[in-house]
Amino acid sequence: MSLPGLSLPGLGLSQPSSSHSALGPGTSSNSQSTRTEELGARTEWRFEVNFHQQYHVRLLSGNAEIFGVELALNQRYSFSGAKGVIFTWHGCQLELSGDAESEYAGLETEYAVEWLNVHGMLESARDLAHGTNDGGPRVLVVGPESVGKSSLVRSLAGWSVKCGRTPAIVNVDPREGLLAPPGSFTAVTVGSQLDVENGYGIAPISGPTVTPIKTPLIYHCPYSSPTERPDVYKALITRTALSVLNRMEEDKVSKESGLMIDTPGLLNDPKSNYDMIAHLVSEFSITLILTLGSERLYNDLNRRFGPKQAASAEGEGIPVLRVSKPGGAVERDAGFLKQLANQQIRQYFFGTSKEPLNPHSHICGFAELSVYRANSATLAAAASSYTKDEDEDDSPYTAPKASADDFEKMTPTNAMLGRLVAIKYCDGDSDDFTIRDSAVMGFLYVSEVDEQKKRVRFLAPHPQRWGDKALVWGGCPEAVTDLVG
Ligand SMILES: Nc1ncnc2c1ncn2[C@@H]1O[C@H](COP(=O)(O)OP(=O)(O)OP(=O)(O)O)[C@@H](O)[C@H]1O
Repeated sequence: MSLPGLSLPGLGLSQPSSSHSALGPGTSSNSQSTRTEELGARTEWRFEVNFHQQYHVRLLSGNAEIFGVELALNQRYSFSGAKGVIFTWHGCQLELSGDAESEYAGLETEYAVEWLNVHGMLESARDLAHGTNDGGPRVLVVGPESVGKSSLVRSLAGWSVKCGRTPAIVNVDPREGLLAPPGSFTAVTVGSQLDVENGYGIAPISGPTVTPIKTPLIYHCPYSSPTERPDVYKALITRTALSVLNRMEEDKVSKESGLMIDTPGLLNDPKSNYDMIAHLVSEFSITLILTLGSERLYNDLNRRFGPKQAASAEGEGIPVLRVSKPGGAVERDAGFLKQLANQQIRQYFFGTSKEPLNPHSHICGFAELSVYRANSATLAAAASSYTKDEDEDDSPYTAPKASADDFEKMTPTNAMLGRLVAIKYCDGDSDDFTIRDSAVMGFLYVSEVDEQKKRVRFLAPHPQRWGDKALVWGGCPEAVTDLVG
């Protein structure tokens, strides 16, 4: 079974606006007019742009960056559906136009210096790893929701690429895709600068792009929360870790650059004794834990994994650091996250205005398809499929066998309308275990189901068919009703 290779990406984000220093937080810009903004050293321009607005930024002088990615002089960047920040270390002048819900200059930016220090520390660890077989830092970033975890990972990735590194970035938050639609775990090696406007950009899995090639390794996680099916979530972490670490063994430069894992806020769960975090630590052989936004989380993890534990049965212990949350990090409500998911799905098939893609329509008879529905479960049911004693907490984890009802083979129905379906790298008659652990070849969108004529119309990124592969769908992402007219 071949897997898509890990490769290199890009990154990006948002934008702000206007004339003289601070408009107050919450101030919205409404103008089509162009305005300029002078920012002093170590100042940031924060902005929130909804999905119906367009906001444009041009760097007129000085230098500025968005999450570790430098803006080019005189290049116009456009943003829609973004909450973001432009940071300048030495001061800059920005030209802003378009609309934003809010925009203002933020002066409390000590966090950025701290983040840069973390980057320096990771660089030292990479230098130390040079010429040894130890590999570079393997960093786990954890914290509650909306505290800046993804922003930290992006910034560290952006800065390390500038230093010529090629770290692997792993996303285990299925609500937010990274180079893939939501409902995915992704791993990608970042070897070229990230994309300012489109985050990590569009994966070639969805079509050709003009930005540098990024070939992510994708696993399908059709559950929006790790608590929905913790057994499956853990098995997917195990599978992803195996693939990523094996792949890094084949590439010395990448191994030396290390990896960074972005996690969902729901892993911050003292009630489970941070069970899922412990699983990630053990599967990825984590060497550094960065916590944001919760003192308790820092203390709990430091007590459990920190170096003082070295004297006990925990080996040498793992440094746990508390990193500042950026003052500007904002909560994204359910409505915003839903629109973000829709935007990611739309981009997967149609690209962006700068990199448009042409999806293809496929009509398939029911008999040609092997469709599986990933079954959900209540917490209680999931817990009964995976239990362990407290003493077992740090024992090596063995992926639980997929249960017979993890994936239910089904005849296509109208319930699939508007859903994404993952094409797995496994045959249509594979067992549950193989279906669960197989990587994703690509995604299809179900645009029509004709139960009478027994056929389904799919939207696909590529013209060629997928043969007799297992097609899997589940609760995440939610149906998108307006992708095609
Ligand atoms: N300094 C900042 N100024 C303004 N906005 C920011 C800043 N830092 C981060 N943000 C924005 O705040 C939002 C939340 O940040 P981010 O996604 O990094 O948090 P997270 O902890 O990864 O969230 P989640 O738990 O939902 O995955 C994002 O939209 C991000 O662009």
